[in-house]
Amino acid sequence: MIEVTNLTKAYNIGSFGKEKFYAVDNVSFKIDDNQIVSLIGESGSGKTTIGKLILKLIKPTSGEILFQGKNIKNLKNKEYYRYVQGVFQDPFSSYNPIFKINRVFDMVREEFYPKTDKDKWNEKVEKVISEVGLNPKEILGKFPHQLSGGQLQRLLIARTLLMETKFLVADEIISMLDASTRIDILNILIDLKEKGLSVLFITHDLSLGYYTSDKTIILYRGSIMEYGDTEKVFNNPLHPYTIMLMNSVPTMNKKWTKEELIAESRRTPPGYCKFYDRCPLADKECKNVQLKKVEEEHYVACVKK
Ligand SMILES: Nc1ncnc2c1ncn2[C@@H]1O[C@H](COP(=O)(O)OP(=O)(O)OP(=O)(O)O)[C@@H](O)[C@H]1O
Repeated sequence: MIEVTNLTKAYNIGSFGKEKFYAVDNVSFKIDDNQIVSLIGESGSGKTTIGKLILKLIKPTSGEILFQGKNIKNLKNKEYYRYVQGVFQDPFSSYNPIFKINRVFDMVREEFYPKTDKDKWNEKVEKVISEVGLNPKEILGKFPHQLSGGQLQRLLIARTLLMETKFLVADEIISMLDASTRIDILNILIDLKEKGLSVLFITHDLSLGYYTSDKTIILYRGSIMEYGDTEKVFNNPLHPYTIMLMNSVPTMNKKWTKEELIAESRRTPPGYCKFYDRCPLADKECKNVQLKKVEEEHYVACVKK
């Protein structure tokens, strides 16, 4: 479905942009059909950047992304967005407050399916709204401010179902919702997976990742530390960073300042593991680390394992 190879996104930072900051650094992974993959990491680890790269919202510095075997840079946006869609953290920002909810669905018809008969389209809209557990009669005709965050988020998922969406980037989609609504939305994703959808589930919350996903990627400072079957990564964490995360859940929500970013980019000696300065096992061997297979469907980037 989606294959990411040696993906890198570097930004120029520092005075006169002379220094480079690697938001995503040589990342490779694969997401198969009918699979939910969690991308878990602290704030600033590069999760959203990977999501944006897959959604073609920004361009990679190097590396490539294939969708169904085709390099996405060669696919026209209109063609690509029929199949690959994103839903983000703040549902309110995705709606124009002066238009009724219906507008979001009408725009999909105008943009992607202008030849579809209006009545047929409206039937389809009602069907997808029901599929995400809402009553179309209660929802359609309302303005965004008349609905809850959870309802708006469900409608954004419904919107993706109007298209032939095969792959969804779900970036912190439940972090603004209350606890009971959260589980409902996760269950919708799991249901949709059963019907054929694949999802990159971006979160800084380990428990949400565990609940939702088949595979887990642990990201630290733009690089993958551990990757594999969710059960294996959670029940047998091997990378010192994953172990630390599971034990303590450190500053997952911290927002970095520009100065901290510059300090971050200088923190590890070139060639050394990104986790070097925090790792209890670090020593001079921790150089040129590659992801290596430790068991079936379980990979770790640590020379000590
Ligand atoms: N345009 C930019 N210029 C410079 N640095 C950037 C730019 N966009 C993102 N970054 C930096 O890249 C890093 C990765 O950002 P990203 O938003 O992908 O992190 P994240 O893991 O999604 O964090 P969060 O959980 O807070 O959303 C951050 O340190 C961020 O400050």
